[in-house]
Amino acid sequence: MGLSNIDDAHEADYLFENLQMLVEGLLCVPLNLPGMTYRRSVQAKTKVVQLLQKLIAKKLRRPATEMNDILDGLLAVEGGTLTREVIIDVMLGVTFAAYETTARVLTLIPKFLGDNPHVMKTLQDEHFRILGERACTEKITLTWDAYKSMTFTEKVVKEALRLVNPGDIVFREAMEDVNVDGYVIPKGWKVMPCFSPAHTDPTIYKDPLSFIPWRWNNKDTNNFEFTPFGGGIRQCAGKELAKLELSLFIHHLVTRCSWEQSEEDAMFKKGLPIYFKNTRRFQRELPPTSHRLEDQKVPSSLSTLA
Ligand code: HEM
Repeated sequence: MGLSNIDDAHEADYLFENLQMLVEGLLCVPLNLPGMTYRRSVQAKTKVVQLLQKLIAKKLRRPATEMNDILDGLLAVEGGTLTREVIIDVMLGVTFAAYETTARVLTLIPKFLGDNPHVMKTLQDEHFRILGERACTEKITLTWDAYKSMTFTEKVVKEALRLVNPGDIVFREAMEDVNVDGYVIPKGWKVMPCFSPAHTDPTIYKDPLSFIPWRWNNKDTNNFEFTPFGGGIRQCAGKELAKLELSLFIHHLVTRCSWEQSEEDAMFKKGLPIYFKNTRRFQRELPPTSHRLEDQKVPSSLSTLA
């Protein structure tokens, strides 16, 4: 079930453009003056809200027979505390929270798999086993049990989340004085925990910039060393959906596609809106490319990694 089925490609583009603008305004100088990012972001939010209102009006004109998306679900229970204003607010919040997070991991998974053929091979073994002999002749519908049996895929998803960190920061307020390694965060202070340093800490993850799904064999994740979806009562409400989407994407990718990297170096945006192409010095460090296949005597030895 999607957030809200938008059939019209122009509306989808319009929503995407304005969401991008809205997000840019979240980390900028909050000056609502002409030409400032913040002002454009506020204007973009108004446009997104207007589009949601238009979608709602369109949906209400149709007979309410099917539940196609989250917006349908919210409209079906409208009334009481769930006012139209609240529905739009929830849609805005969920759209923002789901925006680019899953997509960013999906984008980098082909890179990780292309660089690590032994991971690709192990994934293909798992997914062709799930498809079984019917794979060549029948269209297979994946079941919940099939999803639950994707044990290696689960580790690939964790490893991708560890390295991509699409939701890297969260915001909290100290409810009391908190002592962190001798530094006191006074009650009432706002804090912004950032996860990627923990996710690439060599004392926790050996060879942290390498893509090694086997490191998750028997690894305890019931702690704050791995928090791609945040933590506590405000942790990501869509985390199970995101993991499902990522696993299904991997399933179709490894059973239907083959690919190779077309350029030696990728392009990455760094801080300012400037792109550096083919310039190693400015590139963001990614896990090393191509472990050669003949070097991959991995699974058993890697299972001992932290
Ligand atoms: C790989 C994909 C995703 C990642 C890494 C991710 C990560 C996060 C993080 C770090 C937070 C903040 C948690 C905190 O404050 O402790 C969050 C919040 C949230 N996410 Fe996600 N998210 C993903 C996908 C999604 C999807 C697909 C949805 C919904 C369809 C979603 C809905 C939400 C919502 C509603 C919140 C706010 C929860 C609250 O404040 O109570 N997320 N997410």
